Amino acid sequence: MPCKEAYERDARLRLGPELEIPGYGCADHYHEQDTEIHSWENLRILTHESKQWPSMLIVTGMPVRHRSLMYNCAVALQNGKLLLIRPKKALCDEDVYRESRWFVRWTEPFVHVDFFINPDYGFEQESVPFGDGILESLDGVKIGFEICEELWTAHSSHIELAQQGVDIICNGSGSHHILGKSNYRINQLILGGSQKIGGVYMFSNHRGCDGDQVYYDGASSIAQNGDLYAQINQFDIEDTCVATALIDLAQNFAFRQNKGSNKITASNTKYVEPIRFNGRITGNVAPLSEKLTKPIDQIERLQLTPTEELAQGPPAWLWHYLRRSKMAGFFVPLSGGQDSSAVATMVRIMCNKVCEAVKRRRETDGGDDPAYYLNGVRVGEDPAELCNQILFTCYMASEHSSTETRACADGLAKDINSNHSSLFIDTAVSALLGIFKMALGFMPSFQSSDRRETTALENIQARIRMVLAYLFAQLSLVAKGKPGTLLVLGTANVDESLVGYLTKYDCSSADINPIGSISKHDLRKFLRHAYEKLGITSLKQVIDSTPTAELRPLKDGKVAQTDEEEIGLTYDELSQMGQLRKPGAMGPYSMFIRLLETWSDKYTPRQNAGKVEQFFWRYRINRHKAMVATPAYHAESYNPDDHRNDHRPFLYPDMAYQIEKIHEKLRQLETSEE
Ligand SMILES: Nc1ncnc2c1ncn2[C@@H]1O[C@H](COP(=O)(O)OP(=O)(O)OC[C@H]2O[C@@H]([n+]3cccc(C(=O)O)c3)[C@H](O)[C@@H]2O)[C@@H](O)[C@H]1O
Ligand SMILES: Nc1ncnc2c1ncn2[C@@H]1O[C@H](COP(=O)(O)OP(=O)(O)OP(=O)(O)O)[C@@H](O)[C@H]1O
Ligand SMILES: NC(=O)CC[C@H](N)C(=O)O
Repeated sequence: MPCKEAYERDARLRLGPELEIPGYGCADHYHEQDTEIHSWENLRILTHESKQWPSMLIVTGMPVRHRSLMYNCAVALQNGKLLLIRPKKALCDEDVYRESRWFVRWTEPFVHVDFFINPDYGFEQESVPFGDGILESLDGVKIGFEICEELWTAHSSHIELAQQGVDIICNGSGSHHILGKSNYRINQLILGGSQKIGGVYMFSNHRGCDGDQVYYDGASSIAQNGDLYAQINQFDIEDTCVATALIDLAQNFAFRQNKGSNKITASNTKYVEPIRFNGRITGNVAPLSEKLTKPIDQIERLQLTPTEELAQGPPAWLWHYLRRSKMAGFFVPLSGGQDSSAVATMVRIMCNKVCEAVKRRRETDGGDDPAYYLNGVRVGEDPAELCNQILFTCYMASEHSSTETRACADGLAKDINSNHSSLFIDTAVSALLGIFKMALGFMPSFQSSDRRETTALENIQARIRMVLAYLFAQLSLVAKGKPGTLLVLGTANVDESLVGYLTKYDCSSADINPIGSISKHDLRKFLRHAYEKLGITSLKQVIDSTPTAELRPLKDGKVAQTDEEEIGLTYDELSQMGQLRKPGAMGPYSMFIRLLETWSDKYTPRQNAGKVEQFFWRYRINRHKAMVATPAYHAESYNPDDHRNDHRPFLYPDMAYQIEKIHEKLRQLETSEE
């Protein structure tokens, strides 16, 4: 908690993120009293320490129990004293959020009560105001609170706060990364909101991987009257970062004075008596020589496109996860296809990011950060060297592999400087089939017309690769006489997980997966970005290749199997249908109706019906695979991951009723056409 750094920069108000003390991602640990007790213990330490920074108001966050109900609270304190505990008024339950599972919301606007602090925690005061309230300093600066989701709801707290003349609104957040979300958060919500109401808006967000599948993408900011004064980079790797701005509060009044309509509404609202505290926010804060912070004119500069976010978010998550797991690196089964190539490329970008951060820090303030270390060793500044140290890739050829994919894998491994090897899996496949034949006296064949035989022959190759991947992850470093083991990275993209176009427990089963919620469509954009902007030239042939599983015999030396042909849908179609299913919330019938319009220039109604049936048939029979999907970086609400995000049954006997409804509609359409 970098309070000291904020104080040394002359901050008079220091804001931290939502549930800062225990960490936002404690999840069901919020059911445990230990989380609450340890939060109070740490709050007491902070309150005691705050005497070293007497002029600074500190706002942090933790769970607090009142009337036997647990609240998610902001806590304001200064110079050894708690000033207010402000519970959250709107809980977030969308997407992967489950706040109402642990907390209740505070329902009484601008009402607060006396909260008696358990004396065992050792605070110097007996009680503290608990509830919705506004703080006011000796110099008349009003400070209000809006906790994360309260900013996102239609009836945001900042509206009433502004009507009460609040000068500074503090928003401590736990807001995770979804492609494009940060853009909306800063431009529409923070800047848009402050443009409407005037005043200073402080937004502090967590950053990094908090131990689950989401990545909190920081971007903490300070805004005033619709202008941005400070913003922390979205995907920097350091654990913490402090941003400060010296702001002229008189501009709040100037701005609001010109908003006639707001003044009339505000004058009609009942006055709320603030909670006064013995401290100042303005005054001789800074030496007179210090200049006011200037607004950042080109906000776009700090805003990334979704593709740029893809090139930053998963690599940052991978680094955070790696160093927190205390593993020594990653193993990627590299087929030379677009998915595993994207994953290997992300690891290399991660190395670039880490080495750049280490270098930048040396060249600027020479400071240090836990993020510059892996297992106690400080990382160097050469990304190629780091990549060679921590990334192991392997091309696992079978008799059905083509020279093209091998060339892609070799080329990429060379470009990114991974520790690359190649092997043949055919002897292992034959050995297993031999054991099977000995037991049952029968050998499956690719020539058979029984699909079970050909599928089994495909699956065995895919699963052997998974077994080998784990063997390599365990022993690659032993073979080199180095310590540690590797994490196996999964490479299944969201589209194939959605329709189960993968072998269960093959290389789709891994330790973690950086691309599991990303569509092939977006991955291709990412690969193009990495090729064009980062100069990984070998990606050109990967981008130009046709996705194929290469599990069936080659025909005249050429691949006889392509993903899109086998699935019966293109990856772009899959991506569109996936979006309609979720977040579009469409079942088969609604999707059919929608596609009649969307794809009217491309397919007849009958063809559209066929596409929808195909999609839901594959989804239905393979949904069980989503139950065991490798934990993946959650970057899209379209993600079918059943663990946290997409709660559905995994056994669907059929969808006969829905399909019949589609046919009924089709008959109507075709009859009316005739
Ligand atoms: N309702 C249900 N609930 C729980 N489990 C269920 C289940 N139905 C089947 N299962 C289980 O799932 C198994 C079937 O799943 P699975 O073993 O995956 O086999 P399956 O889905 O039959 O075959 C995998 C398919 O993915 C294709 N593919 C495409 C691209 C790449 C790769 C690749 O591997 O690289 C594969 C491959 O061509 C094949 O069509 C059954 O043997 C059964 O054990
Ligand atoms: N020849 C191979 N060598 C190494 N790994 C392989 C090979 N074939 C498949 N794999 C691994 O199995 C995963 C799933 O294989 P699949 O054929 O389904 O490819 P995919 O999901 O389309 O991915 P990719 O685009 O990387 O080929 C691959 O992403 C890769 O990690
Ligand atoms: N922690 C929260 O309240 C999250 C709120 C918001 N919906 C977000 O995604 O950022």
